[in-house]
Amino acid sequence: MLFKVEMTVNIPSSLPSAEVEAIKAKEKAYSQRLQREGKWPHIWRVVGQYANVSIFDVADNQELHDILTALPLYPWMEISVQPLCMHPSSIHHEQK
Ligand SMILES: O=C(O)CC1=CCC(=O)O1
Repeated sequence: MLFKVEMTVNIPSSLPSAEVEAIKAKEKAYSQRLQREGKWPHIWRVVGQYANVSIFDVADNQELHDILTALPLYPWMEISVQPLCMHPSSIHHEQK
């Protein structure tokens, strides 16, 4: 199942910078592992915002929920999720 996920990060200025850097490093490693596994095929920065738009390719709602709630930055994120399905004009799913 494909999902579009938008994540906006709001880290409070009260969090010590060393802690923030450690969390960001964990976030990067976690994200890159899921990208290599094919579960997180796209991640794009939203220009001018501390936000991303991502595509997830997972088995079901529960798997996406588990992935998102395990994000190291999850406590400081606003997340919106939209399920996707095939567009009838897509050339990537054409029947021959
Ligand atoms: O920087 C972000 O958009 C938050 C984030 C999600 C995965 C990652 O590596 O950073």
